Amino acid sequence: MDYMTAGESHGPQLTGILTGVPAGLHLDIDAINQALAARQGGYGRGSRQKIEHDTVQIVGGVRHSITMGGPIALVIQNRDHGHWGEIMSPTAEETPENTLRQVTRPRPGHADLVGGQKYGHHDMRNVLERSSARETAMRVAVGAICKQLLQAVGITIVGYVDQVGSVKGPVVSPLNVAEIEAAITQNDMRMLDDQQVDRIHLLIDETRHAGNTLGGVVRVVANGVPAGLGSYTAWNQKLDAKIAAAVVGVNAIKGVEIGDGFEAAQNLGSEVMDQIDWHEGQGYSRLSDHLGGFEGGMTNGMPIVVRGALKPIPTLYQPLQSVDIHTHEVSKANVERSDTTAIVPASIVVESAVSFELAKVLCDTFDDANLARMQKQVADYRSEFDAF
Ligand SMILES: Cc1cc2nc3c(=O)[nH]c(=O)nc-3n(C[C@H](O)[C@H](O)[C@H](O)COP(=O)(O)O)c2cc1C
Ligand SMILES: C=C(O[C@@H]1CC(C(=O)O)=C[C@@H](OP(=O)(O)O)[C@H]1O)C(=O)O
Repeated sequence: MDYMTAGESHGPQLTGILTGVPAGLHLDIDAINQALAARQGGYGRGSRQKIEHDTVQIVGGVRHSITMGGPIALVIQNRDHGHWGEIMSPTAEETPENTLRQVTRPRPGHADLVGGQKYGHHDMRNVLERSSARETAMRVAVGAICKQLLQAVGITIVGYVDQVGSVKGPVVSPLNVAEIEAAITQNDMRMLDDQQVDRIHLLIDETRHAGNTLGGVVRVVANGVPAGLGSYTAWNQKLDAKIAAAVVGVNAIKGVEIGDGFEAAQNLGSEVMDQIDWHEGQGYSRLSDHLGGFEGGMTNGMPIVVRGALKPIPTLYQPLQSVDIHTHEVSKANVERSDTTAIVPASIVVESAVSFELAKVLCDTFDDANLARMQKQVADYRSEFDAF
């Protein structure tokens, strides 16, 4: 299983190709579109989201809503492209209008300057168009398909917001996906503690008025993951490492934790190791889940818990110092229309990134041609582990 995306933020469309999905998976297209809508939501988003209405078009690999085993091709339109005329045309000649929209004062914290230097773009629009997190819409469509494959073998997953700026969620968060889902649908911040949401709205408003931005922390929990996915036998087979890479691969994510993560480093061993238990008919479990469902780079059957730290949005309406790359004069950075925070969409994108990695390891571990066969193999595998 693998996927690739193409497309610019203000280009005609985003395109995605997801390979390796077993044949026989009945896709719930509404569920994919609901995930796309959730990614557009959350307080603190910029006005771009009023223009877009992300819906997926499936143009390959699926017939009568059922996967056929071939590459799945996906399209999401960029409605905003209509406002960019020939500036973002893949084929039209350059226009004088284009020169007016050039980005020459790179934004600190964005890909602009280094991307321009590396690819030789003196109009850094050519960098920002692809580095933009607009592309994460397609990652969510891909992740939503992966999530449906996970569901078909008894795995559920949810992503939500744990912290916005310095305002933190509850100290102890549930490990149960259904319980988390019930709580986070109570508010527009995908937070467990809806008491704090008013406070967070205020914080986002104050930050926006000051021309500043915010980051935060997102948390993803997966239940029902069979033990033994990934392997301790080689560094590049460790599933926790692959998940960490996928999470940091999301725009603006700068930190990742598995389970107690950095906090575990300051605790005693007796406070961190999850003691082992066994019950007739249920098999093995742990008395706690400090290690977030991983031992030796392998899932251990406990809930997977992953957190990601999102840095504040780099584009500031009160811009920081930059240098004009045409004149080399010190000046304020370019200002592009922007979000104040993207913590809610980030929670959906990180959930999607983890969904993909889990779906991929399932396809690598079990038969990935036919869903019914995969389901049978997963059931047998679970029984064998329980009886061990
Ligand atoms: C969902 C989402 C929305 C984002 N929106 C913006 C935005 O409006 N303006 C901006 O400057 N950065 C935004 N970012 C962050 C940039 O895309 C990101 O910081 C940039 O591509 C540089 O990559 P890096 O932060 O991973 O180093 C967003 C990130 C995410 C995940
Ligand atoms: C378009 C999306 O996010 C964009 C991500 C982004 C960036 O620099 O990452 C910059 C902004 O782009 P624009 O200037 O077009 O408003 C965001 O709106 C989206 O999430 O759908």
